[in-house]
Amino acid sequence: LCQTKEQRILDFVLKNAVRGDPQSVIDNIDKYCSQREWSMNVGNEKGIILDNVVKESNPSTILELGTYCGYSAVRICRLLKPGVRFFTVEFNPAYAAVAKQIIEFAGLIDKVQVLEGSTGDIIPQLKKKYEVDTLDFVFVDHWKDKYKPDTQLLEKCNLLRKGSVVLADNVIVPGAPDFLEYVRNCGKYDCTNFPSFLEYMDEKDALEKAVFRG
Ligand SMILES: Cc1cc(C(=O)N2CCN(C)CC2)sc1-c1cc(O)c2nc[nH]c(=O)c2c1
Ligand SMILES: [Mg+2]
Repeated sequence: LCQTKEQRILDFVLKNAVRGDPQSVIDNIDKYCSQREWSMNVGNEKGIILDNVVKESNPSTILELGTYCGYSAVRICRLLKPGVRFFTVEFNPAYAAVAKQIIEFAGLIDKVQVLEGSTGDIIPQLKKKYEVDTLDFVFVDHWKDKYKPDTQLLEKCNLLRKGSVVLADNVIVPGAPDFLEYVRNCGKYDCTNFPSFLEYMDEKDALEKAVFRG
């Protein structure tokens, strides 16, 4: 009955991972996607870099653009202290449905709010509707053409403060050249590139960290 790849990933996690154990959820998604069906989770190589950037930022309010199956939501939230708030935006309702179940199985649903809709609509609602002051950490992993406009929207909505970390996946593959050019040259960010590999492949990819100067 699992008609979609995302449902098959969920099924594999429910069968093989340990309820309430985020690491086993991460390990089983990686196992399925490296052995059976490739899918666009950030993966373990880039995931370790993500872990390290999250640990050093020690964020309290986090926004993720692009939930997909919830792999990076589980990856990030497993590192967070109690009481932090994690918002993740997913445009595709089928992906959001799978992600909620995977996040719940990992035991992290109390920290996470999965917001269904487009980032262009949801970002302007974060202050008033979701009582966000500013964001400590933003993981950008939705659609390459939205990276730059959504970063500019975060600025416009005053959601970034001095030291806010914007970490973007896939700046090589599929690539976000206009985003890279913007954050590296607009004068508002201190940027660092982290070379790595495309999830489950030998192809080169990278993460870009852009720290808002305020
Ligand atoms: C869909 C896709 C295909 C890729 C590729 O080069 N491939 C060659 C090799 N074959 C096997 C796999 C596919 S890379 C990629 C991708 C990867 C992410 O991490 C993404 N993150 C967020 N949003 C995206 O749209 C997103 C797309
Ligand atoms: Mg990605």
